[in-house]
Amino acid sequence: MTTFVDQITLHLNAGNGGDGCVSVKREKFKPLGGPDGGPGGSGGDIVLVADPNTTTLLAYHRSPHRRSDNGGPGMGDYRGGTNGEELVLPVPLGTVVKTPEGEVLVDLTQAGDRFVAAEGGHGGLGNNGLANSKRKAPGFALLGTPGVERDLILELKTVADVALVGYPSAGKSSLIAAMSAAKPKIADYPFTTLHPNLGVVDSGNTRYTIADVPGLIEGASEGRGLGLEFLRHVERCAALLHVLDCGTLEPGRDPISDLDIILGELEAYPVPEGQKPLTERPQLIALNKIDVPEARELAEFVKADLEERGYRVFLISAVSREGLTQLNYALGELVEESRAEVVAAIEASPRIVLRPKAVDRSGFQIRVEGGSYGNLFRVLGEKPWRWVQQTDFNNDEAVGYLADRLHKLGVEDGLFKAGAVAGSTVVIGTGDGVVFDWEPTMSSSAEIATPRGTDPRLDQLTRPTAKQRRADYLDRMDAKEEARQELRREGETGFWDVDAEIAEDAILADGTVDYDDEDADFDDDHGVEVIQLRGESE
Ligand SMILES: Nc1nc2c(ncn2[C@@H]2O[C@H](COP(=O)(O)OP(=O)(O)OP(=O)(O)O)[C@@H](O)[C@H]2O)c(=O)[nH]1
Ligand SMILES: [Mg+2]
Repeated sequence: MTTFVDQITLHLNAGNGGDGCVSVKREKFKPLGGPDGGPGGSGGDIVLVADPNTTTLLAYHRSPHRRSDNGGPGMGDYRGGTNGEELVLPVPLGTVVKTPEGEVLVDLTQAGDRFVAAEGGHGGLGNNGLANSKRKAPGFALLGTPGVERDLILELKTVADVALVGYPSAGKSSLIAAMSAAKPKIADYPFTTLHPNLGVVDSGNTRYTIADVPGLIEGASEGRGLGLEFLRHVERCAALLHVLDCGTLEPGRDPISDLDIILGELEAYPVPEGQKPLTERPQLIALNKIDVPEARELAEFVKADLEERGYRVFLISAVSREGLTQLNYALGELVEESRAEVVAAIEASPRIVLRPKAVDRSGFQIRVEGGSYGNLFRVLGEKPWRWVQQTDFNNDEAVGYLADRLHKLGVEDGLFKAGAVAGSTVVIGTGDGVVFDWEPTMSSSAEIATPRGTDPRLDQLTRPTAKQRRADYLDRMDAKEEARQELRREGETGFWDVDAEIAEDAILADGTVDYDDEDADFDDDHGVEVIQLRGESE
């Protein structure tokens, strides 16, 4: 018997985004040709795809750690990094994907259904992508964000055509062994079967699968015995075969009351939305163990009663194989009918596209957490967290850019409102996150005056227009003229050598004189500093 793995934990690690590149274009005669660092590539996603050719989760049981490619780093000359390749993991139809906490994320039931199980990281922008009219040459780039790292539970509910249901030791495992090549454990104590066994049966042109699942007892739908485990497997079967034990010597048990108890449990089991309640699925009854004379008598006795209730009833023996051919034939017919029904239903219903649950990517939250060192302000949100991950904290420009982004989103305002003051501890992200001592650098409402991320080298290249230069020149000349006249007036009072002209360089733009100017000559003749003549045309 092949191992039947029906629940595994996957450890996924999607590829990281590549870092953006910082680069300045260099050409002959154009040493500072502008920022040309390209963006990093995105990390590969990890995608689960429902594949009819995959029948078990065994491959993931053996190697549960899966990782997709990282994105490549950006490069100079505007070249982007390579994107990491998507990793496709084929899973059997009927695979249910859950979080470790048990939340069902998706149910992959139709061939080709895709589910992005772990998203690759974003590539960071290069300095070319970060440049704008105000920030001409960013000296930084964004880092790639890490790919999603998560554990997922994959559960394969037995997808068999027929489920064998019945009390422990009714002979379910014996029956699947007699009808198929499956070799389940058989013993005369209850709960011999702990895991479902699948068997493949041929009936004429029809091939179908039967699942032998653990025995069911009263209270199974509340989890008694292996109840819920059992019913979870039955959930995916199209038809049910009740195996009733006619040879039991246990007091208080007979085929009719066994059936009623089992029907009660099936009734009480909550099937997921969109699925038929278990008791509404096609059902047949097999009265087992008729090789024992007392059992045959009992079986013949209850047969009419059961038929009166609308069931097709078969007297069988898993040991002597009596009645198995007719049972097999009837099951084959039933399976054909239900398959036709399913095909019709699929054709009638529009194809459902499965997407991961949308995350709110827009805003942020501030949570105030008390602690032994005073309040801690935690900033939660997809954007702030991604931005922090994109920041190279060794680069002041990059840190400044982060501060601007947070400010624009309103995080600073939020922190003010939450009661944060200079020096408060601010954590961005969950858990350890990234910790800051908060410095509210910008007033809470003022627009950011000068964008950060400017390269002083490129600033020199931003020349004033001719008109501006002319206006500046005239301003300067006016100021100089005024200063000259002032000195002349003072010279007339005897302090100054009237002919002395003030060294050009010593007159400051605002018209005052800079006595510390090294180029200017000072004369001590009158006991005061006198500025010696220096021709303007010199
Ligand atoms: N005489 C006789 N004994 C049978 C027949 N079918 C099964 N048995 C016996 O009944 C006992 C239980 O059989 P299993 O096939 O293990 O029963 P089960 O329903 O799978 O039981 P669980 O797995 O515990 O739920 C075994 O000792 C079998 O040999 C039958 O047709 N005739
Ligand atoms: Mg069994």
